[in-house]
Amino acid sequence: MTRPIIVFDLDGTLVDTAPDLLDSLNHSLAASELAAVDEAGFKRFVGHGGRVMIERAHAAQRRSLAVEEHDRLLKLFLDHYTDNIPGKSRPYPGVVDAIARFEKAGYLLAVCTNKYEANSVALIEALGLAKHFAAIAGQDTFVFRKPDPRHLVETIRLAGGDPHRALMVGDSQTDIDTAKAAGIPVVAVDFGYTERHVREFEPSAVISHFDALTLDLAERLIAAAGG
Ligand SMILES: O=C(O)COP(=O)(O)O
Ligand SMILES: [Mg+2]
Repeated sequence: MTRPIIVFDLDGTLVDTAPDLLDSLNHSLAASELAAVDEAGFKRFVGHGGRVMIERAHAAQRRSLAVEEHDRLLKLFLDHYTDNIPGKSRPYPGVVDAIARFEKAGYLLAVCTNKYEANSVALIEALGLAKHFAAIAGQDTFVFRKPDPRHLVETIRLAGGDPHRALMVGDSQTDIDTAKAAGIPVVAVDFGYTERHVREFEPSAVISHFDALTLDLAERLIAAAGG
């Protein structure tokens, strides 16, 4: 039988990237003379990658954004972010132990994120975690991205897994919607980047620490989904 797989979201789930994303966002917005975004704004704008984050920051300040300017600001954002990896970003408490636990139990592990693939790989490598993941798929790895369920399903295939024996772990409505649309159970962490509490999006389970992502929970959720 194919090994079961756990697919993790990256920003706000595996790694607390908020300080660095916010720094890079504000670095790019300053070039457009926009007011800096604070943490509350960040939670509203994050989730669909840098381009959308810049667009939402402009909309919130009622500023129009021409395509060329959008491209210019995205490049500033990405260059700043790339140059600073890993910056202050660190895995959340319990992540390293959870990875070890599931690896030991024979699970495949993968990452499905709306960050760009290059930045995702660079960050995960800089944190010394790359060897654990059979696949790292970003928003530009395929021609579709979360909440399109194919992003998740194709990440699982890329990792050599089976979508029928899979579990997603994420921090946002986007992750929960993606997993549900793919028919895959989803555990939501409640410490990530979301304006509304993840419970409202009705994930299969909610955890407040990675220690609560037990083998027993993963097995139960995968079995309940028919895997
Ligand atoms: O960077 C973003 O906007 C979202 O990234 P995530 O999908 O890893 O949460
Ligand atoms: Mg996230």
